[in-house]
Amino acid sequence: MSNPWDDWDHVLKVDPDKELRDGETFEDVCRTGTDAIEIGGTLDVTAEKMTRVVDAAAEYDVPLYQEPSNPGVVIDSPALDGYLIPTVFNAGGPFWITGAHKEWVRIDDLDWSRTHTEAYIVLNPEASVAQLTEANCDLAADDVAAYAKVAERMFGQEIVYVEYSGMFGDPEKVAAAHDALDDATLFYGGGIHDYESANEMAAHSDVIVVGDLLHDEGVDAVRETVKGAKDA
Ligand SMILES: CC(C)=CCC/C(C)=C/CC/C(C)=C/CC/C(C)=C/COP(=O)(O)OP(=O)(O)O
Ligand SMILES: O=P(O)(O)OC[C@@H](O)CO
Ligand SMILES: [Mg+2]
Repeated sequence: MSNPWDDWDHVLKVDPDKELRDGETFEDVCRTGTDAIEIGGTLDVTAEKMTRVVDAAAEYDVPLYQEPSNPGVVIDSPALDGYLIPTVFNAGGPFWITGAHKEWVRIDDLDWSRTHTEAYIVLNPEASVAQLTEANCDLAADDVAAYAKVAERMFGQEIVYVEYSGMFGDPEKVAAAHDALDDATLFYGGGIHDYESANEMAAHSDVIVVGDLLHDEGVDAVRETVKGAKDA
């Protein structure tokens, strides 16, 4: 079965808790050339902030996915192409692997046809996501490769996400995850800030995810990372 992300090279992650650069609009964001927009962040996200971003991006062509950090921020909007639900394979306990998911399924009526999971391997211990989930980030390349294989082969994950949020990762570990996968799509995110860094990580993964750059530097910088991803 084919999935939309099979054709993606670049995803732009918009954090609803962060501002765009002065003078930039969601129209500009949607016209960066990115293949899809993921809306989410670890800290201080609310359903209201999510709704604001989804509504602002709704009228443009780019696919929109919500990436909720907990069940309370999930919103129901026809503008969303779907939900990308993290599960953190190297979390310190079960809550961020299956516990939050169990609560969500218990309290909500899910639209399963638009709900997909992302098997996160979190590797920057300074990132909010690592601290929140108490992730064990002390992993060698062969550990990362093994988690990727477990995700794909034992848990049927279609997306494996090597997450270095806030720092540029170790290309050797990203490549190890990539080599370990046969069919699953490898997302890489963290510290991509220009053409070169995008081009380098795009060579070791299937899809690169760019986050803070949008909020810190703006849409022109993001456009360079799209070029870097497409050229790889
Ligand atoms: C079951 C449901 C609906 C949700 C649970 C989903 C899980 C397991 C979330 C845990 C991991 C998490 C918080 C993912 C959010 C996406 C993410 C990693 C965003 C990037 O966050 P950072 O860049 O670290 O955070 P800030 O920018 O907010 O500091
Ligand atoms: O913000 P950056 O460091 O670009 O990271 C992107 C994304 O992987 C965060 O979840
Ligand atoms: Mg962030």
